[in-house]
Amino acid sequence: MGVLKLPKYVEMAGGVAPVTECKAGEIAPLVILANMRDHVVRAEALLEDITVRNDSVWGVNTITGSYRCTPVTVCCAGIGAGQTSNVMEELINLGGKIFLQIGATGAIQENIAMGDTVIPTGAVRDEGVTRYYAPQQYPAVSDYRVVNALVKAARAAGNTVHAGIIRTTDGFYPSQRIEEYVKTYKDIGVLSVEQEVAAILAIAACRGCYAGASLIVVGNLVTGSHSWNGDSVELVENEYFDQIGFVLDALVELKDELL
Ligand SMILES: O=P(O)(O)O[C@H]1O[C@H](CO)[C@@H](O)[C@H]1O
Ligand SMILES: O=c1cc[nH]c(=O)[nH]1
Repeated sequence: MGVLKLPKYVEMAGGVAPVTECKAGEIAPLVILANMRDHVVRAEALLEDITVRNDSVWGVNTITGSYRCTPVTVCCAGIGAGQTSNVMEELINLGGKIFLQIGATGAIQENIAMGDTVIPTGAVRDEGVTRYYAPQQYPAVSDYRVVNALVKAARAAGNTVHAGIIRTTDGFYPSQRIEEYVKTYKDIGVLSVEQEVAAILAIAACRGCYAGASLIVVGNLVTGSHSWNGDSVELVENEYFDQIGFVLDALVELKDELL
């Protein structure tokens, strides 16, 4: 059987990456990843000198500007580990080095309240894409300096913080909402579930980059409370967005420490 000679990265005319539609010179080493387009729009208000604004046909939105005189990229990949892998690959190829995710999560411990912040130290790789990066025994962990910076910044902003292991799944519905899985992971101390972090942590580590995440608790799968049921909607909406401020602060601190 012959070996196929495939390029590592696909490039369109003008050196444009197909999923993000970004090209060389447009991506800062410091990157915030989000899953809601509104977060990119709202992040614009916190940045100065926006030089890049790309809305790709695949629904990925990217801006690059500066925060505290430091270039920063904010990118919305949409939901899921698979598309997050596509986006991270392109951003790493274009110079991204530290990736901090701002997102939401569903708690599976009773003591974690709506509006609290979860900072993952690691994530159960219960998604499909990272098997192509590393054997299943490979852990998805955050760099300890990234965890420290995020915990410090989140606490300084007045948040109740839980740092620990979370679980990443491909799907939102059956994969997270089967009682026996919730119980299994709850009993071994997993804090919460979401859909991207294991991929972000493992891909960054495999590619010589750094990553971490700050997740706002929007529901609790054990107690049954959820912002979508009308519980704590305002609290969750505000804190969901407010994360951007302290995550930007952590990102700029990490630049001096890691790059
Ligand atoms: O708010 P975000 O970051 O999207 O986080 C969570 O909420 C979305 C729906 O499950 C998934 O993307 C999950 O990871
Ligand atoms: O329950 C939840 C809440 C947010 N995000 C998830 O993936 N699950």
